[in-house]
Amino acid sequence: MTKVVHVAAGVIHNTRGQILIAKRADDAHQGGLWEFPGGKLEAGEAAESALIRELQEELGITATHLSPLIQIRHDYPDKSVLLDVWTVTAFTGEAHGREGQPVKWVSPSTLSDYQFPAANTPIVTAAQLPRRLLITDAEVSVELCLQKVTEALHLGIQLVQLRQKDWRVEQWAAAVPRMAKLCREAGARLMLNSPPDLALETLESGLASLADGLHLTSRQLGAAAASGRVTDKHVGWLSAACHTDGELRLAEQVGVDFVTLSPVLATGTHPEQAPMGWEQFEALVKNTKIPVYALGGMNDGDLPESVSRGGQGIAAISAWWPSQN
Ligand SMILES: Nc1nc2c([nH]c(=O)n2[C@@H]2O[C@H](COP(=O)(O)OP(=O)(O)OP(=O)(O)O)[C@@H](O)[C@H]2O)c(=O)[nH]1
Ligand SMILES: [Mg+2]
Repeated sequence: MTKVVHVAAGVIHNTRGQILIAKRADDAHQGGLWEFPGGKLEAGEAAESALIRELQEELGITATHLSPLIQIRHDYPDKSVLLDVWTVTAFTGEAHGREGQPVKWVSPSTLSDYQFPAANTPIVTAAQLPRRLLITDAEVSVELCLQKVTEALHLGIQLVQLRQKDWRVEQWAAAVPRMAKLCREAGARLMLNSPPDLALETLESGLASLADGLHLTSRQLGAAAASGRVTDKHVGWLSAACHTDGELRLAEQVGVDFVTLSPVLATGTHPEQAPMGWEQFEALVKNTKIPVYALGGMNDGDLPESVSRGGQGIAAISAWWPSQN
């Protein structure tokens, strides 16, 4: 059996909203590429302690606030790694390349301009994604929906999935440009769930090109996988709704950037589905490389649980959808 090298790496944020990347030495494994600083665990060492030690050695900083972001198991031709990636939101000291390596603070949206090792693709996505994903409530008018999303953006929501199953074409066409503008101005991203002009064969939608990407229902995911189409970049991000390990495999096959996994807990919106619970959520997350939002019965209080189980965070409708009054 191949030995898997366990590596701890940090997506380090500064107070200006930037992320630190470092360049790997030319003669190192995956040399000359950019990386998230970190290194191999020593015998008996926990990932979090290893990361704190590596960041001290490589950058001269002491990480003081860390939370798990994503775990990626990747096989290079010459070696297998388990990348245990953490978000570092607070540290002391001034980060500098203590081993002579170039280091750079960059804005999250420009991360895709840098060349990283192949294993890093989902890490870059995870680094750009927030912890909370708002899904809009289906039964509202365009105006009410815009108003509620505005309120949610004020609450700090940074990712919105527009899911208006009952809207007509005209309503979609009227809402999307305005919603996209609202989100852009708040620094948030907008995903469209089943826009009326979606062409499943090509995974394209003119409306989605006004937004940041497209969200596939599990049925659409199945159809996209069956058509044998693998995205190599249609319109921004591609996300999908998954409920089983099989659907997570389909999402990987299609090249989906992130998923929701549901129902984790019991939820009033889908009372007929039995919740999988946190243990099953954790097991399914462990078996995929894609960032996963827990969905179903989620409230802000569930966020730490999702993160500790390996999730990207939580997705919800009602939690950040102030009730009508
Ligand atoms: N630190 C880090 N390593 C990564 C990333 N992506 C990735 O594939 N790796 C791989 O994970 C392994 C980590 O190695 P490392 O070179 O940082 O380990 P280290 O700091 O302990 O170095 P050393 O071997 O010089 O003591 C390498 O094989 C590297 O190619 C990443 O973003 N950050
Ligand atoms: Mg290192």
